[in-house]
Amino acid sequence: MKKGKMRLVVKVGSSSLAASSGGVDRNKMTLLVSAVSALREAGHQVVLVSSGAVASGYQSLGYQQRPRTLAAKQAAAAIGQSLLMQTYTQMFAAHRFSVAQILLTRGDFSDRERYQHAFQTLSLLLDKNILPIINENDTVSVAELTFGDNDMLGALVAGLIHADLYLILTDTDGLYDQDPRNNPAAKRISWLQEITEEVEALAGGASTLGTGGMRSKLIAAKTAQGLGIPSFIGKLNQPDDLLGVLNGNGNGTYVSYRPEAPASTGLPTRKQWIALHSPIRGSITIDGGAAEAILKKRSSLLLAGVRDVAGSFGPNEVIEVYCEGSLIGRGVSRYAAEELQELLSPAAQSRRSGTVIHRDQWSQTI
Ligand SMILES: Nc1ncnc2c1ncn2[C@@H]1O[C@H](COP(=O)(O)OP(=O)(O)O)[C@@H](O)[C@H]1O
Ligand SMILES: N[C@@H](CCC(=O)OP(=O)(O)O)C(=O)O
Repeated sequence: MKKGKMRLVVKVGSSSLAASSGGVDRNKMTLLVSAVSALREAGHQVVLVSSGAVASGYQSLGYQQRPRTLAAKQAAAAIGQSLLMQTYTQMFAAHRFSVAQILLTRGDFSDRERYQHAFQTLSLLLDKNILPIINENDTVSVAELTFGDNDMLGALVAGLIHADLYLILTDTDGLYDQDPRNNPAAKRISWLQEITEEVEALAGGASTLGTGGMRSKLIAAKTAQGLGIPSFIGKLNQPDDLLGVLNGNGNGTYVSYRPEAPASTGLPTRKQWIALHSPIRGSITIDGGAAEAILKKRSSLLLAGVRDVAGSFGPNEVIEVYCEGSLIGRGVSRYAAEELQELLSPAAQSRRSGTVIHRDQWSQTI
């Protein structure tokens, strides 16, 4: 990519795509497509994470409002997703851009191989100047295995492709100190260095079309920050608004974004997978000295600091690491649970040396 050109993930919520009575809203989509095209025309790489499948599809199933049952939502998404893609394909073609559809499930992230394939596909599409449009594969996702909402899916995609900025577009121009839908006196917070529990407590629920509300956007922005990526939460009004966002003039809330600062490369993909996606097979508890060594001095975890082992895991599987009852991170264990148990026994005191988790295979809690 050329100097000064950014890699961006733009997530757009149902409320910014669908009509309030359901179905695709062509005016809203025209604005979004023009704004994304302006970014592309300025030389930036963009991945679009688009919600709106359920909201665009439920009307065709005969529902008056967003359905509640899983089966109805999945059927609505099957209809709405193709309507959305049809509209995107047509509208982006007017700007001479081709699009590609990628539907993901949580399982695609937790399976290391599928995760790598998703990365390769996205990279190739971006190299070829195609605009990837991602949504959750709603028709096959079951409640326990979803991303929660697309705000989180967008954050994980931003991590995967090492984006420079994650833009979350919604129907509200950022985070307010109270839900602005119910409180006309609410004041906007334009900049956040950190998303603390107090900040999270300011956010309320979703609009009638959306799912997670402002809270899920904050949680997603916090995850993105943990992956080394700043965020912006705001509303689109004009086609050149997104270019303004990159310059720091966006109408919304920024999370740790500094336009003048060089883009960080973010957390390495391997560490992201360990921290957020890997299946967990067991856990160990370590003492305070070991916790300090791995968290502050960035050392590897040595056998001498391990106090307890739980679960049944093999060598090279990911385990959780606790200290004084708190989860401090996850890492790939060089030993199986049984071997560790044996090494912790009093009879093995003399053999208690060696590395349990190498620092390159360790990720602290995000
Ligand atoms: N403190 C707050 N600041 C801003 N918006 C808030 C706040 N609390 C709740 N909201 C609500 O969050 C909604 C946006 O979330 P959601 O409906 O999930 O949007 P989307 O469909 O774009 O993902 C807004 O309509 C707004 O009313
Ligand atoms: N995958 C779902 C989106 C769920 C979701 O997170 O919606 P939103 O809160 O509008 O971003 C759909 O396309 O309808």
